[in-house]
Amino acid sequence: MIGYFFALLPLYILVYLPLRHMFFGSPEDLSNQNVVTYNSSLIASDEPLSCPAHSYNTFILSHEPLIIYIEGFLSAAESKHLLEISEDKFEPSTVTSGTEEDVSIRKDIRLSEVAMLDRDDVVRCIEHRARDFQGWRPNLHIERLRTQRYGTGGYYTHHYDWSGGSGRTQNRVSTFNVYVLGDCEGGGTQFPRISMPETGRGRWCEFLECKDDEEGEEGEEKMGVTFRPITGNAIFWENLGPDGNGYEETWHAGLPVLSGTKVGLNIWSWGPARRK
Ligand SMILES: O=C(O)CCC(=O)C(=O)O
Ligand SMILES: [Fe+2]
Repeated sequence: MIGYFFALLPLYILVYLPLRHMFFGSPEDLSNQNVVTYNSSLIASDEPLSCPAHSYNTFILSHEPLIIYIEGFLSAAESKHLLEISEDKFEPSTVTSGTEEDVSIRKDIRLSEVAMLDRDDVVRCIEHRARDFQGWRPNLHIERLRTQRYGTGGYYTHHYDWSGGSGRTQNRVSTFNVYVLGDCEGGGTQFPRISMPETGRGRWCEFLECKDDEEGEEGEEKMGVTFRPITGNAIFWENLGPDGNGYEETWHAGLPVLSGTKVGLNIWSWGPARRK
């Protein structure tokens, strides 16, 4: 009996232990199952991956709520790939009042098309990047990635990405609004309740709409920022404060595209509504 044990021990160590996750899922997978049941479009994206090195620059726009501008979040090849895999999947965008049953097309609120992306290696590496960016925050799950295309006249009126309602245990804790294609006039992403940074120095006027004719008094706070849709760049923001309440300052809109095409990529991370 003891002889069998020692004979099988190397098999256990060399074969079973390294491969056990293939059969039973990793501990992380198991802990995710609750979340997957809760909403079937939630996915974990922390499987081991070999992803190309990324090279983006980050600029903090606001600390509370945290808003970070990311230059070069996607490479040119990634943007091109996302456009290609989206092309035959676009469907009219819908809005929801919170429940999965109550989904409708409302062109007065949102005029665009959405494509749910298949999780190929490029997509999985983008999910992975989004998790890394957030410091491997525990219990964070990336919602299935989707692109959103606006033609001339397309828009998305002001809204929050988080859902209200008391007693929510899970919510969209953060958003990456990534510009996959910014081949358009107009179509900026506007946050009317965020104050404009000082633009006298630095690079903000490359990324934000800066109106020269609206120079305020020195030190006067100007409310509202509009991000220009620049291919490959992204805005990251946190939707919830530490107490789990949604930030009212994250109220935002995709302004009308005056001409051309804009394609965005939504990366929403779900997590516990309250941070411990
Ligand atoms: O297209 C934009 O600029 C904003 C998109 C957006 O807010 C959303 O899809 O939730
Ligand atoms: Fe949004």
